[in-house]
Amino acid sequence: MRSWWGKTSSKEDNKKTKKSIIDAIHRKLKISSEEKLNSRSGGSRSRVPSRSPSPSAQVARSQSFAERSHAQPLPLPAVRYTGIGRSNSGLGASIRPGLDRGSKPLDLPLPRPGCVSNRLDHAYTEGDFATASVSSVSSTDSDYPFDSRVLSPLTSDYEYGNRTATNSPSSIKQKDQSPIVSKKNSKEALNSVDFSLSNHIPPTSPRRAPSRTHVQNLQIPNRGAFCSAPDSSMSSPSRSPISAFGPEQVINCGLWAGLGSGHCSSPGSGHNSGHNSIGGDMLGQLFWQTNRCSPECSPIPSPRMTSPGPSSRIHSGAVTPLHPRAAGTSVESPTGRPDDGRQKSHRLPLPPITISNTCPFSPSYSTATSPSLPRSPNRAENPTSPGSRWKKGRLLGRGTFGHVYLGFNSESGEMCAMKEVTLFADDPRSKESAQQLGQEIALLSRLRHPNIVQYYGSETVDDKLYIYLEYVSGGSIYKLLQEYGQFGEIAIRNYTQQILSGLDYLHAKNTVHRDIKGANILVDPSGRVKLADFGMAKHITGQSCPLSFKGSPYWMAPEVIRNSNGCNLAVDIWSLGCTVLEMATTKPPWSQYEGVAAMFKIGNSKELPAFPDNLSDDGKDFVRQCLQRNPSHRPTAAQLLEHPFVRNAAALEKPILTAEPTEALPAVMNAGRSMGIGHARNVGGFEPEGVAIHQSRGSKTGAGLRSLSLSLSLSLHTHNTRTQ
Ligand SMILES: Nc1ncnc2c1ncn2[C@@H]1O[C@H](COP(=O)(O)OP(=O)(O)OP(=O)(O)O)[C@@H](O)[C@H]1O
Repeated sequence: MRSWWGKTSSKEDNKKTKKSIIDAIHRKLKISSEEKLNSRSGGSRSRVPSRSPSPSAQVARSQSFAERSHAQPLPLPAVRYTGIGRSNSGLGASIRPGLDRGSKPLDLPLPRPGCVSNRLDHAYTEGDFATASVSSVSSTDSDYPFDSRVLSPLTSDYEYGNRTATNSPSSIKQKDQSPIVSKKNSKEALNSVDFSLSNHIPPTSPRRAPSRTHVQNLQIPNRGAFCSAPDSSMSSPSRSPISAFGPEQVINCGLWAGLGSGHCSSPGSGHNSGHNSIGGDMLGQLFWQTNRCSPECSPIPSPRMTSPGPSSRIHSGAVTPLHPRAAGTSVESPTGRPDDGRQKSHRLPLPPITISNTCPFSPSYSTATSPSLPRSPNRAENPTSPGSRWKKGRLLGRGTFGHVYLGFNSESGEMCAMKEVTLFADDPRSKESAQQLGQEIALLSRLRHPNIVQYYGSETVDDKLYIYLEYVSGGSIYKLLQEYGQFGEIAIRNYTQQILSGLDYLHAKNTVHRDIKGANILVDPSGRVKLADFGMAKHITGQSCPLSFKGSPYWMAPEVIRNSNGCNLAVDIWSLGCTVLEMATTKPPWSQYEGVAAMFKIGNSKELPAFPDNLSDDGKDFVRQCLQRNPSHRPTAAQLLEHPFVRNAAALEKPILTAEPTEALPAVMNAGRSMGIGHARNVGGFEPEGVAIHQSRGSKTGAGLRSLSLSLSLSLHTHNTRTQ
C-alpha cells in the first residue's frame, strides 16, 4: 500500500518536504520515547528529581541541558508550575528544561497531582508518621514554610567543657579526667571499662535533660504539602513505606514527632553516595537497600540521572540550619579584616580575591558564599581568572544539594572535588540549600585535620555555587563495602581509629558532625580516612539547638530520633558504633528492619543490634560503648581513642617517616604476616605527626612488636611515597 504522499508524481516536490517533516516527527517521538524509557529505566530516580526542590535536581537538569545554549536552569515565571498544581517541586524543576527548550512542549510523562495523591493516600491512613515523613520529603517550599517548621527547643544544649583543640588524643585525655559513667543503674552503663576510660567524665558529657515529646510543637504539613511532592521517592510504587508501619510504631509519639519534623531535602545524595540518610527522600532513607547503585560506581557523568537515592538525610530544621553564629560570623574571616558581612562567615584559607558574582539570596547565604577564589594550599596568589582555574571533570557523586565533580587546575596540575549547586533566586529551596551550604562552608573552613576533608574555598559563578574540597580519590567506605564486601578486623580498627581522630578534633571544637556513616567517610589510596559531608554539622554554641532531627536513620542516635536532644557530640559516637558494624557487615545495624521500624527499634527499644561473629571481643565492646542509649554514658572520642580496639590498631599501623631504604619491605611484611599483623597496604601515607603518636603508643606494646611496627611503618611509607 502506497503512502498517500507517493500517489502522484506531481507531488514529488512535496514528498521530500513532507517526508522530512515526518522524519523530524519520528525523531522527536523517538527522543520523547527514549526520554520516557530512560525515565522508566531509572525508576523514580530518573523521573523524579532526587530531592526535588533541592538544587541537586536542578543541577542535574541544568547539566543535562547545559550543552544546549538555550536551556539554562533559570527560574521561570511564576505560572510555570501551574500545570502541575504545585509550586516548587522537583517535578516542576524536572519539566522546566523541556518546556524551556522549545516552543512546542513535549509530551513528557509527567505525573499528575491526582496520581500522586492517590499514591500517598494509603500512607496517610497509616498514621501521622507516614504523613509527616512523606511531607517532609520534598514538598515543602510553599506548603511547608521552613521557618515555621522549626521545632521549639526540646531541650537546651548540653554544656561542654572547654577543651583545647588538639590532634593528640592523649593530650585530650589528660584534660578529661572525669567519670565517664555517671549512672550506674543503667543497664547500658559500661560493662567493663578497662581502658583508662573509667572515672572520666567526658567534657562533652551532657547534662541529662528530661525526655519529652513535643508533639504540640510539630507543624506537620497539611495534605496539600504531600500532594505537592510527587517528586519524592513516594512516587515510586515499588517501595511502599506502608510496610514499614506496624501497630507498635503508632504509639510512639516521640518518634512521630521527630519524623514529623524531619525534612527530607534530597533523595539523591543518599542513593548516589550510598547513603541511607534522611534529608531529601524520606522513603529512600527509610529503606536499607543492599544493592544500590552509587554514582561512585558509575563515574560517568550523567546529568540526566536524577538521583533519588536513599541517601537523603532527615534534617528537621534543615531548612534553616544556618545559625548566624554557626555560620561563622565574626570568627570566620581569616583575614581578620572588617568586611561586608559575607566574609565574616566565609573563612577561606586565603584572603578572598575578586569576585565574579554576588549571591542574590539571603544575607545568611551571602555571608557564607562570598565569592572567593578557591584555593588549595599551594595555589598562587591573585590568579587572573578565578572562575576558570578549576575545570570541571567527571562526576564523582551526587549529594543533597548538588553534584560533586572532579576539578582540575590545568595550570598547577592540582585536583580537587568541586561541589556544584545551582541556585535559584526565587526558589525557597535554593535559599535552604544555600543556607545549609553556607553552614557547611563556615564549618569546613575552620577545620584542618588529616582525617577531615580539607576545604579549599568557594565561589559563585552565575547561578552556581562551587565548593572546592580536597579530592579523596578512593571513594567512600560505603562504596568500598559495596564493591569489596565487609572489611577485615585490622582495616576496621585502622579506619575507626582515624575516624575517631577526626571526631576528636571536631568535637574539641564543639562541633558535631551529625551524619557519620560509611557514605560520608572517604578513603584515599593510602588508606587514610577523611570525614566528609559537613552539611549536617553544627557548631554547638551553648544556645538552644532546636533543629536537631538530622542524620541518617540507621545511624541515628536514639535521642535524635526521639527528638529529645539530638544536638550533642555523643550522637556522633553512636553513629560511629553503627559505622563500625557497617564496616564489619556492609550494612548498618537494624538494617533488617525497614525504615520506620528501624527507627522505632533505635528510638524506643533497648535492644542492641546483633554483633557479627567476625568482630573481635574488643570490637564488640567498642561498639557496645558507642551504642549506649544514654548519650551521657557514651565515651568521648578522646576516650575511645584509648580503647584497645583502636589503640592497638594505631600502634600497629601508624607509620614512621624516616629515610630507611625500602629494601627491608618484603622481610618486614613477611614478618608482619607471620605475626598476624598483615594488611600492610593500609599503613602508608600518614602524616609525620603520626610518628609521635605511634611512638607514644608503641611503648605500650611489646618491644619486639614495637620495633617491627616501626620498621613496617617507615618502610611502607617510603614505599608508598615512591610509588605514588
Ligand atoms: N572530597 C571529595 N573527594 C572525592 N569525592 C567526593 C568528595 N566529596 C564528595 N565526593 C563524592 O560526592 C558524593 C556526594 O558528596 P557529599 O556527600 O559531600 O554531598 P552532599 O550533598 O553533602 O551529600 P549528602 O546527600 O550526604 O548531603 C560523595 O558520596 C562522594 O562520592
